[in-house]
Amino acid sequence: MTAPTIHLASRSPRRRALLAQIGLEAVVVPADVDESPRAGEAPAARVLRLARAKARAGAAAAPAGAVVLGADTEVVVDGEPLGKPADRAEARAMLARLAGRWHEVMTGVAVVHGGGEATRLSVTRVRFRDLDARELAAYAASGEGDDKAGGYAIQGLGAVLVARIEGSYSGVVGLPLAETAELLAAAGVRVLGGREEA
Ligand SMILES: Cc1cn([C@H]2C[C@H](O)[C@@H](COP(=O)(O)OP(=O)(O)OP(=O)(O)O)O2)c(=O)[nH]c1=O
Repeated sequence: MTAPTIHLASRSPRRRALLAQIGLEAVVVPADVDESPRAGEAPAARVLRLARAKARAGAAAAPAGAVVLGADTEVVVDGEPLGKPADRAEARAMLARLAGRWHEVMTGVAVVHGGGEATRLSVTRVRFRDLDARELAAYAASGEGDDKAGGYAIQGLGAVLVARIEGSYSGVVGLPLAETAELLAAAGVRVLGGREEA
């Protein structure tokens, strides 16, 4: 029997590229979920809930027996999720808030497979270097952070903002690959050591 195909419940080209990096080709399935925040919900609970919701929505659109992956990423500072900037002015304000200090990037990952589901949370600490007004304006104006949580992309020009990182680089980009590999292995898809029948 053939191994299950991975279905990725995400529009993010980054997540697809991260799966390709570890040799997994994914079929993208639509997963339109309501991402509006819930009052009093902690950021970690929120990214896990949204990852699960995306994977479940993806599973509803995928063939029976598919292994479906969903993820959600948030940048959190002082316990507050920043979300994606609405415009360049907000992007600049987010970067100014992150400059010269540590923040957390939380990514929830969920795998739905054959009626079962499992989730993992990745929390990575990131420290930005000090940034002057000219640098803040220039990075925001680059547009790179427009569709990214926290208004930056560590995998792009945003790398020059980052002085230190403690945790999962791939988690910051949107899909923590160590945790993802463990979830997929539990669903019968082994990144190392070949695929086995689920
Ligand atoms: C902090 C950071 C975030 N990001 C991205 C990862 C996510 O794609 C995005 C956070 O938004 P998400 O809502 O997690 O994902 P998405 O809207 O891009 O895709 P989908 O909901 O369809 O799965 O920010 C980077 O690419 N680099 C970074 O350094």
